[in-house]
Amino acid sequence: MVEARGIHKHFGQLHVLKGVDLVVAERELVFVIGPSGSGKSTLLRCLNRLEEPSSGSIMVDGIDLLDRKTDINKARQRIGMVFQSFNLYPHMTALGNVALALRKVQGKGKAEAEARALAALERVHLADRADHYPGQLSGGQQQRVAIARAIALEPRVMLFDEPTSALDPELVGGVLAVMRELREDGMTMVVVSHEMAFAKAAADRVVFMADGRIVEEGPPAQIFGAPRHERTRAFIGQIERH
Ligand SMILES: Nc1ncnc2c1ncn2[C@@H]1O[C@H](COP(=O)(O)OP(=O)(O)OP(=O)(O)O)[C@@H](O)[C@H]1O
Repeated sequence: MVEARGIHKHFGQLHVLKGVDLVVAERELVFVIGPSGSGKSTLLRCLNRLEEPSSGSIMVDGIDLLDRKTDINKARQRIGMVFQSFNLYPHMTALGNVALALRKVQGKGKAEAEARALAALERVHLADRADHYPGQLSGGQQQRVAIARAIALEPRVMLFDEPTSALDPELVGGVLAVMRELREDGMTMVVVSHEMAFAKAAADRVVFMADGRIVEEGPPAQIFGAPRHERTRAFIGQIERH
């Protein structure tokens, strides 16, 4: 579903990604971990070209994202993204926020957009809050609306960048539960997060990044239980102590 090869990214003098290869199979959940500043977010943002890689190649669902001939707005419809901040319009209801994406991005009429938006809100268990404004929802509920907005567009792959980092601890579980359901429904997912318990329980593969490179990747049992590289061991040891 995703095939990124030899990705380099420079921000001026700063060489942030130093030749990353990331291949994600259909229905796979890949979880990316690593120290702060190791390039996790930058890699994720390259996968839908929110950041332009300095070099390398990226195919998503058979589309060459870096080909000048590719209509990037159309390609992005296949790639849902959920950020740490929910970015909902405060003056629009939950339904309105989700329907807007369908109308603007896919040109759906009002009735169809709202029907699909409601179905997406049902998938995140918020159909009963469809007419609430973001300010009337908890952070966790707002994040689930943001997830509904992404899945309403029926993406082929979803990218999650620290989706629970802005939430109070008691609100994290609801968002992770929705992510698990998406995974069980067969969604292909790449997740950058510090929720290691979620990685252990739900990831097919864990990728450990340090200093702009993938140091080690494998099933959660290997990465958390028997890491092969010294840097992975040190990182896992550090987080397990916290
Ligand atoms: N737009 C930008 N301009 C300049 N430097 C940037 C930009 N975005 C990221 N960086 C730098 O690139 C490096 C990697 O950042 P990135 O956010 O990808 O790391 P990360 O592994 O996701 O970290 P964290 O876990 O703290 O979010 C950092 O040194 C960061 O300061």
